[in-house]
Amino acid sequence: MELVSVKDLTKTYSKHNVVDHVSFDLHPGKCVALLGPNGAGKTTTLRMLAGFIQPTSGTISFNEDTLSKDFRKYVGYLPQHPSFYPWISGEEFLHYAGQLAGLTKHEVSDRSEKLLQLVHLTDAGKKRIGKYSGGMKQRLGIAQALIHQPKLIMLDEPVSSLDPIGRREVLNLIRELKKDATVLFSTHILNDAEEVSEEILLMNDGKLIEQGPISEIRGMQQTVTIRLAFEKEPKFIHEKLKEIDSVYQVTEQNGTFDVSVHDLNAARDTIFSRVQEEGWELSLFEITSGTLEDIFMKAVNK
Ligand SMILES: Nc1ncnc2c1ncn2[C@@H]1O[C@H](COP(=O)(O)OP(=O)(O)OP(=O)(O)O)[C@@H](O)[C@H]1O
Repeated sequence: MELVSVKDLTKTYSKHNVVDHVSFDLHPGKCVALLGPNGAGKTTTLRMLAGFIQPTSGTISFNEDTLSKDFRKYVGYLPQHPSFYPWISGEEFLHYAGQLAGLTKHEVSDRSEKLLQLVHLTDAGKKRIGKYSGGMKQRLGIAQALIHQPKLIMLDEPVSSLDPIGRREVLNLIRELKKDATVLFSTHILNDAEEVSEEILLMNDGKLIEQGPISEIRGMQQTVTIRLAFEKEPKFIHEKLKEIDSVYQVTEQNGTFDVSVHDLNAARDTIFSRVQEEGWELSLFEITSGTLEDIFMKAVNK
């Protein structure tokens, strides 16, 4: 049974639906990536789920407590740009967050200790936050979001501002989190989504345009990329490949072209007839199944 059910969620600013009749369910113990380009409506969706802003219309219901409208106790949230007091320690910050969440003194110190351990900050717990790296701050932010043991933890772009080491630390932590909670995190970095989540919600221009397990979406979309290289690169080849029916994206790196197509058979036939007609000399023709990026581009272009 689902943990959270979102139905027809809509947020309107200046007559524009920045979140537009979005419906989805979140299931316990899953990690779900909320994907979408800038301005798609990801943050606004998360903020409505966290109870920070009210939807214009639509409903959010937590299975445990369908009667209550205040579901903040079930939700932990890490904003995209968390702010910290640099002069207090990580441990003091967690104590403060625990008090705000209404925990008893005993609960506050017990939870803080466990969470510092979980986010690998036990040794740094007494250090001032001003001395923390970006990755350490982000992990502390995640600990703060977990202080009241929420069922759903939401992280808004948790790794986009981090260097590769910080990114790795936080992604590893996200993997740990899903043992105890449902994780919903927004990102526009497709590799990260692929690495830690089982399901995706793909938003564009306020609408949910794709949702479900990554493996199913891959199957449904049948996204395919044809990789091509030429003995001698024909003139205007990039443009010519783009003009082929059913091709929706062409990228090039070091003379190798990745041609993403909706319909493999049609695209392959056209490419081979152009090879004959125009004398293109192929040195590579390879078919690969679509990456999440192909799925993303295809869905957004549609
Ligand atoms: N308080 C607000 N008032 C007016 N418009 C807003 C407000 N908050 C968000 N928007 C608009 O809603 C749209 C969606 O914004 P949102 O921040 O949810 O997108 P996002 O997918 O999180 O993008 P990003 O990756 O850039 O953070 C944007 O066009 C934004 O300008």
